[in-house]
Amino acid sequence: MKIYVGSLNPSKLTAVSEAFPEETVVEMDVDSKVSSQPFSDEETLEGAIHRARECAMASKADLGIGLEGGVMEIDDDLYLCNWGALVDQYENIYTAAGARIKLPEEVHEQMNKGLELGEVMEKYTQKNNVRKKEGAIGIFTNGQMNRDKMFQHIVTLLKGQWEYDQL
Ligand SMILES: O=P(O)(O)OP(=O)(O)OP(=O)(O)OC[C@H]1O[C@@H](n2cnc3c(O)ncnc32)[C@H](O)[C@@H]1O
Ligand SMILES: [Mg+2]
Repeated sequence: MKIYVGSLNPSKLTAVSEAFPEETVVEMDVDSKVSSQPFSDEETLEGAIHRARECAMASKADLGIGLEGGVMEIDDDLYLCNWGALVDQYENIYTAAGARIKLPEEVHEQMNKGLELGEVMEKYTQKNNVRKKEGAIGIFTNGQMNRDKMFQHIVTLLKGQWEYDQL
């Protein structure tokens, strides 16, 4: 069995490889069919499912995984949100969400102007490719967490739910 992942982002691929150390992980450039910056739980989840479905369709004998990063508002605050989906050979869909942290008001303001989180983080930190490395979660937790580990947690939740149904 192979695991197809709907992204070329190294932090997502590392996360899947670490959660499925015994399997071959294959990257696939797929369309999330949502905006490049999802702005709600619903839209972020939908992006993850679209990615996973497209991967699963490409190879009928294998599993497809989609991981999507987004933000969502609660009252006046903006939170980081992340969703994952796994689609199996029988088109069963498993879903799981990751950690949430509140983003600084300055980030919220920039994003309300239409910037993507990835762009805001580069401006904010003066670092390149934050989204492919530690991510916003890494920056705002002082490196106690990072994007790989956060996605790995989501993938482990997906894998476990799928395994449970195989028993
Ligand atoms: O190549 P893909 O798989 O699309 O990877 P991505 O980094 O663009 O990630 P997402 O599409 O899942 O995330 C949607 C947007 O949110 C940004 N984003 C999400 N989480 C982030 C994080 O932790 N740090 C920096 N940017 C993040 C990302 O740059 C995108 O603009
Ligand atoms: Mg993207």
